[in-house]
Order: sequence, then C-alpha cells, then structure tokens
Amino acid sequence: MHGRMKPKSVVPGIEKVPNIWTLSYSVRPDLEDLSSEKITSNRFPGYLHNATYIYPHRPAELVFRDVCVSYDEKQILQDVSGMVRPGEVLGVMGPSGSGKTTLLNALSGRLKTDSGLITLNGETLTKKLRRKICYVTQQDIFFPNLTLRQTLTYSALLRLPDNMSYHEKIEHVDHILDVLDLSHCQNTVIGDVMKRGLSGGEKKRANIASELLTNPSIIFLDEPTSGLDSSTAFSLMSMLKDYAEKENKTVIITVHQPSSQIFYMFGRLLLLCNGQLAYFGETSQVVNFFCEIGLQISPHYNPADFIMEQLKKGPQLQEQIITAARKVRSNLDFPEEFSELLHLPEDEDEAANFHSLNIKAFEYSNYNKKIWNTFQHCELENPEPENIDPSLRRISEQPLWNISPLSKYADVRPVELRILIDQHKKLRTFYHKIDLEDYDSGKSSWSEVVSSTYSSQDDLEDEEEVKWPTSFWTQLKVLTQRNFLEAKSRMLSKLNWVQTLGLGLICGLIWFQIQRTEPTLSDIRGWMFFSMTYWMLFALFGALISFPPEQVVINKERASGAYRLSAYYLAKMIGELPLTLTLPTVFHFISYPMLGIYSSRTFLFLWGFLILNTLVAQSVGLFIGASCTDLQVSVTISALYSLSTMLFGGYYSSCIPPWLKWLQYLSIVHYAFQNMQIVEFTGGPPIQCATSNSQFEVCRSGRSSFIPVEDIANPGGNMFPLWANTFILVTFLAVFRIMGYLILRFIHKPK
Ligand SMILES: Nc1ncnc2c1ncn2[C@@H]1O[C@H](COP(=O)(O)OP(=O)(O)OP(=O)(O)O)[C@@H](O)[C@H]1O
Repeated sequence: MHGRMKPKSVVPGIEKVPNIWTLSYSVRPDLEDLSSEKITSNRFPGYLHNATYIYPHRPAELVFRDVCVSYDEKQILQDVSGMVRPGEVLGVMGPSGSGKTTLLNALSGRLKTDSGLITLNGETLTKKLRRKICYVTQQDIFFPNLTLRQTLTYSALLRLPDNMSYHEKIEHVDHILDVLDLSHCQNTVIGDVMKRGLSGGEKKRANIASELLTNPSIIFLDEPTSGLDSSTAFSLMSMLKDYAEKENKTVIITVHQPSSQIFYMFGRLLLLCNGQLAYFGETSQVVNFFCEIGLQISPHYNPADFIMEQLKKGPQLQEQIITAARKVRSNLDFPEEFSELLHLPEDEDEAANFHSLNIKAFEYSNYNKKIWNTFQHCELENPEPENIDPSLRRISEQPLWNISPLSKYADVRPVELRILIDQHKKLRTFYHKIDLEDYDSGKSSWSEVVSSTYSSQDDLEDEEEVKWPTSFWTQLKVLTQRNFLEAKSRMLSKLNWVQTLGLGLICGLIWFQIQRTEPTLSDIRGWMFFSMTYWMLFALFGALISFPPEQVVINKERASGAYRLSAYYLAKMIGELPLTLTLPTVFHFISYPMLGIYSSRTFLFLWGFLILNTLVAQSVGLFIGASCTDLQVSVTISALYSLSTMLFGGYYSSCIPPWLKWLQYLSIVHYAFQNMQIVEFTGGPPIQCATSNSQFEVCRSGRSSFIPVEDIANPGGNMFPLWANTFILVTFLAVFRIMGYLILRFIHKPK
C-alpha cells in the first residue's frame, strides 16, 4: 500500500475467451460485503471475475497522426499530428482560416478526413466512440424562451440514459450548474436579440454546460472565449482548466488571440499555419522553439501575440516555422511513434514484438503508466492460467487515478480495467470500462463502452449497434413537453391573444346577427372565407417563420446524437396541437355566435373544418420551412402558394378559365370553403330568396326559401361531397407532414 486511498474490496479475476485471455480486477470501496461471485453474476455474465474500479468517467487519450482534409481539391489540413491526454487542455491556435475549426471537426468525427489516423485510447475513432466526445460550437444555440434550468433539465432527460432515475438526472443538472457557476441564473430565460436573458458569458457557460451534461471524456470547444471581455474569458478558461484537471477530462480548445494568462493555461499547444503544423508540444516550450529558429520574443510581450505575428509574417518565415516543426516530430515524445505502438499487431512478427512495444507505450502515456506500475507492484491472488506472463501476476490495491473530490458520483461509478493477452500469452492491450447496467447511473455517454471494449473492429463500425441514450417513448414524452413549453410563449403570446380577440370581435360586429337571405349570402360566405383564409395564413406563416430557428437547435441536438428525428417530429405535432387549436377556437367561439347560431351542429362542424384547415396550412408551412434554407425564398414561395390557393378557393372568382380550373384542386381553401358552405347552407335554416330579380333559377321558379348549396357554392360546377373534401384535406395534411419529415431525414441532415 502506498499511502493513497485504500479500497475496501479487490476482486481480481482471469477469464478465457477464444484466443484471448482476459485478466481483470475490481476495486470498489463500497463492496466489502459482496462476494466476487455476486458481483460477477450480476454484472458480467460469462466472466469468471469481473474488474471494476470506481471512477467518474472513462478517461480518453486522443492521438491523431497525419490528418489531411481537403474541400473540392483544396487542401485545408495537411499532415497534422498531435495528442492530448486526460486532465490536459490542448490549445489550438493559428491565424484566421488556418484550419482550426476544420481540425476540430475532423478530430470529433464530424468531418471526413482524406487520410490520417485518429485514435481514442488506441482505438480508431468510430461512430460509437464519438459518443464520448462533446463539441461546444462557437454559436450558443438554444431555445430563447426556455430558462437555463429548463434547457439543461430537458437536455439531461433526453441525453442521459433511461437506467438513471429522474432524480439522479436532476442531481446531475445541479452538479453541472454548480461546476460552471450558473446556479444564480438558472431561472433566467436564455433570451435572444429581441428578448433579454442570460449575459454573453453566462450563455457561453450554458452552452458548455449543456454539452458537459453527458459527462463526455473529450470536450472540443471552438473559440469559447470569442465575444467575451478579458476577465470573463479568463474565468471561463480557469473553470475549464480546473474541470479538466479535477475530473480528468481531455479538453481541446481553439482560440484566436488569448491573453498571456490564458495562453499559459494550455498544457500543450498546437499551432496551425495554412493548414500545416507549425508547432506541437508543451506551451511552456513554444517560446524556446521560436527562439531556436531565430525568432526572439521581446520581454513583457504576450507570447500569443508574438506567435500570431510570426505566423502572419509571410510565406518564407511560415515555411521556416513549418520545417522546424517537422523536425520536432523526430522527438520520442511526439505522438507519431506513439500512435503506432498503440495498434494491435497485424501479423506474427508484429505480435512477437508487441509486448515490449506496448510497455513502451504505457511508459509514454501518463495514466497508462500508472496502470502499468500498479500491475507490477502487487500480488495476484486468484488462480491464473498456466504460463501467464509474469508481469501480469501482480495487482495493486491502489486507485489508479485520483477521484475528483468534486464528483459526488465518484463512489458509485465502477470502471473495469482489463488486460487482454493473446494466445501467445503476450499482452495485447488493456481497456478500462464502465459498467452501466448496475452502477453507472448514466451520467455518462458510455453506454457504448460496455460493448465496445471487447468487440472486434467490425462490430465497432457497425453503426446499427449505436444505441440512443434513451428509448423512443422517453424521447417522445420529453420532447412533447419541451415543444409544448417552448411553443406556448411563442404561439400564445400576448400579441396573438390581442389579435385574436380583437379580430373575433370585429368579425362578430361586422356580421352581427346577419339575416339569412339571398342579398346577404355573399356576407355569410365572406365571413366563412375570411375566417378560413385568416387562420390559414396565420398557421402557415407561423410555422414557416418559427421553424428555421428551431431547426438550428434540432440539428445541433441531432448532431450530438441526442434523439431520433421521428421522436422529435411526432412530439412537435403532439406538443403543438393544443396550442394550434386554441386561437382559432377562441376566434370561432367569439365571432360565430355573434352572427347568430342557428344550429349547434353547424357551429361545431364549422369549427371542425376551421381547425382542419388550420392544421393543413401549418403542415404546408412546416414543409416549406423544412425545405428552404433561405427565409426570403420560403416566404416568397409561401405567399405565392397561399395567395393563389385563396384565388382558387371559390370566393373571389366563379368563372376561372377552363384551362386553369384544374389548379383549384391543389387549393386547400377550395376544399375547406366548400365544406363550410355545405355545412352552413344545408345544416342551418334555409336562405330566403330575394323578392325580386333573384339570381337563382330556383327562386325565379316560385320557391321562396330554399336555395341548393350547389347553386351557391359552385354554380354550374361539380361539387365533392363533404366526406370527399374532408378526405382530401386529411391527405394534404399527411402528405405535407410526411414530406417535411423526409426532407429533414434525408436532405437537410445535420452536418
Ligand atoms: N465547406 C468548405 N468549402 C470550402 N472551403 C472551406 C469550407 N470550410 C472551410 N473552408 C476553408 O478552409 C479554411 C479553414 O477554415 P476554418 O474554418 O477551419 O479556419 P479557422 O482557422 O477556424 O478560421 P477562423 O479562425 O477564422 O474561424 C478556410 O480557408 C476556409 O475558407
């Protein structure tokens, strides 16, 4: 024992699986009374003994080598290499356009690389492993109407696994609010340019908080300090550095022009110049590096400013710096050699060499080294396979990493350490993993780790295996609640209430107690046409304008794999349904009785068709909003569609040229207006004929009080029955909604 925290229980074990021996052990401070059998059967069926160790997340070491990226044959990144270890902060600097964001996108797996190697703990970056990565974008993208707490709570409910209780998820939100010093503004709305909310610095931290919720192992931050004053930027960076160190996170940050205080917070620095590596190494050594190539920094000068100036001085100096950086790659410390060692042997010769290589690799790696020491200094208690490598006969009781005193979950999260030995009894590699099922109550994004540690590469690349953090039903439920809450303040705003109540009253007063006679026919039709087209435009443009900003948030969340598109889309329809119905209902309930209710059936049917028409129009708005990325284009298309659908609706013109008449079948107003007239003129009391000069044949032939609806609604034309119009409207609704979904699913996917 070496005077560090002493675990109460150690459960070592060895297992045979085809061609591979697995040695593993567990250290759980709280498992004094449990036998190893019990632990084993509960958690790792099929394993003789399991191996767990309490740790709040799986530390990840990111190594990248010779990464190349090009756009349309333009080389953006060329042979960029580097690495970053758990607990470290890597700063990425370079002039504007040098490729910093591109590098972050490539390393986080959001961008396809042309060549190069990116590994996490020695495993090639796959979609599954990407879930351990979080990416904090430059833009702070949120729903502006939700408070910070609501935003984080919904994010936690969606992105933390189902096996974690609601209470635990909320506790985790509290923890993150605490870590990022956001508790004081948790009930403030996020806000936007129109509505004041969180300050710029708070919004930045909120952005980081929403990503840290999943307890990722690696955090990418693209210019988190841009737009912040120097003291806010400093406190944000201090917080990130503390967080990385205490919680053993791997942090990569791009910055433009940091102050010298911020500059020295980076443990390592990666400089980019025209997409090429200009320096990679310890930040404290960068000034020496420049010195060695004859570029001396003046005393009291900010090294970050000095470096940026050198990188912009012209092609000749740039080339000199890049060449010098290339030379540094021959140092042992550089990850080029290191990353090769982390690979599993491909053939017999490589395998023969592998044991010693891997030991060397451990020595290079900070935390790997600790593990290796552990194995060398302690006795293995349990039976083991014959002829096992002697170096694996020892096991430690010590903790391998420091557990963050900040993390209240530190004592409930197990991590498994596993050594794999091939059939030649050679050490192949080791893994450490979290057991999610029983102990990791899901504060992490590690659901993938459980299966990935042992899987073959093929399995890892099988994207089908990638699971969502929560079930479809959880996603549907949470997203429905969030949609309702988010849309409520927008759709039922005070202004919308004033507009609806005002227009309802005005309509009621204009057509107050209207007579049902031939001369007032056009007024009755006018009310119907007005109310229908008004709500059509209201719903269509409402959906059209609100959807693009919402889509930005959805794309961000989809890019981080938070939920299924289908769950979101369905939730949007369900969550917004009561809100969509509210205002047309209020309008109808105010204005129609003022006209004079002649039958409750007519009143209810008219209400139903008003709602149906509103929902169809909303679907059209959603479809156009999802299809067009340019708001001006989408507004033009919507205006064209909605105004022409009104023209073909049957109120303004009853003598459309025959060659244009087919267009009326594309008009949603046409069907809805016909239905309303059918209901009103067949359900209500008959319309009195004019006493003289009636325009209706039926009146001129002596009848006094019945005008057939066909003569009113579509004189001389064909009229569909009520059910057929209704069916067509429902079909419109379904088709536009499905097309909107398909566009989002296949065309406007998140990048
Ligand atoms: N989709 C693209 N198509 C073509 N070129 C692109 C694309 N995206 C980026 N680039 C180019 O790649 C280069 C690097 O861009 P990147 O955004 O990575 O630079 P940066 O260092 O992050 O810049 P800044 O500091 O200004 O944000 C730039 O020259 C940019 O014009």
